[in-house]
Amino acid sequence: MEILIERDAEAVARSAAGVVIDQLGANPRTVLGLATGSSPLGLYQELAAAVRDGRTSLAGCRGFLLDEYVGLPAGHPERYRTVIQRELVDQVDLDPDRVQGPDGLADDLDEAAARYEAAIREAGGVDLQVLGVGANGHIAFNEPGSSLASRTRPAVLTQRTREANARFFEDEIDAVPRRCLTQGIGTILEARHLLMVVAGEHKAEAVAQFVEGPVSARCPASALQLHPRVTVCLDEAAASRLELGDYYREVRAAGPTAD
Ligand SMILES: O=P(O)(O)OC[C@H]1O[C@](O)(CO)[C@@H](O)[C@@H]1O
Repeated sequence: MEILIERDAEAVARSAAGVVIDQLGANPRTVLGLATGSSPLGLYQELAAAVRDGRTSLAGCRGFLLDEYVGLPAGHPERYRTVIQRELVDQVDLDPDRVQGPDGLADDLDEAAARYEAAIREAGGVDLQVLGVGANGHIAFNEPGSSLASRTRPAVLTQRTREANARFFEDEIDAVPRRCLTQGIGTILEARHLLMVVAGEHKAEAVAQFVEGPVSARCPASALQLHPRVTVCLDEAAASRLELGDYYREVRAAGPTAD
């Protein structure tokens, strides 16, 4: 893993945007994997500024969401397809018809999950996957206990995740759906490059676990240790419980590494 420790959340957003912009420079037809939640918002704002300044373009890209709540009606402000439209697609030159997420309104959720996997495959797979991590170590909506080989499927949210996400639902826990469709951990690991963005002290334990802890279903994000190309952008607060923080700083100062 490449670990980039930045001063604060703004620097994390700039650093992560640099990774995306480099990828778009190398391949303007990049297939982007898009996370929602609060973690990538700064990154998306940086990308919007870069598009406005003519420093990058997402016009040739396709986008695939990581996950979706089950049952939120089309146009609901917290439906992830709506969130990504508002926070990214409307701010950049990405064609909305080239962005899709799992269908959380499908009658047959298993079939919708299989269809979504097929769509990602047909697009040639994800080139660069943006990720955030939950305080309990979840990636996408793969909660602790998820198989590290899991595929896109219907899943059940933990009480902890629903409580964390209640802030998006006017603090009404009962308004947060209990079920979701999520890319599996095995699906996510097929992306060619994973870009994890994390800020804040409340994520420090999850970061220590997924970067330095055992690879375990207890911490779904620890599966990233098995991937050959992962960039983790952290602020100082999120990095504060890493035992090897100084080493990661030394490695970065030494230049590009394959670790
Ligand atoms: O970024 P947040 O809002 O803390 O959420 C953590 C992660 O949980 C999810 O919201 C679950 O989809 C991710 O998209 C996100 O990165």
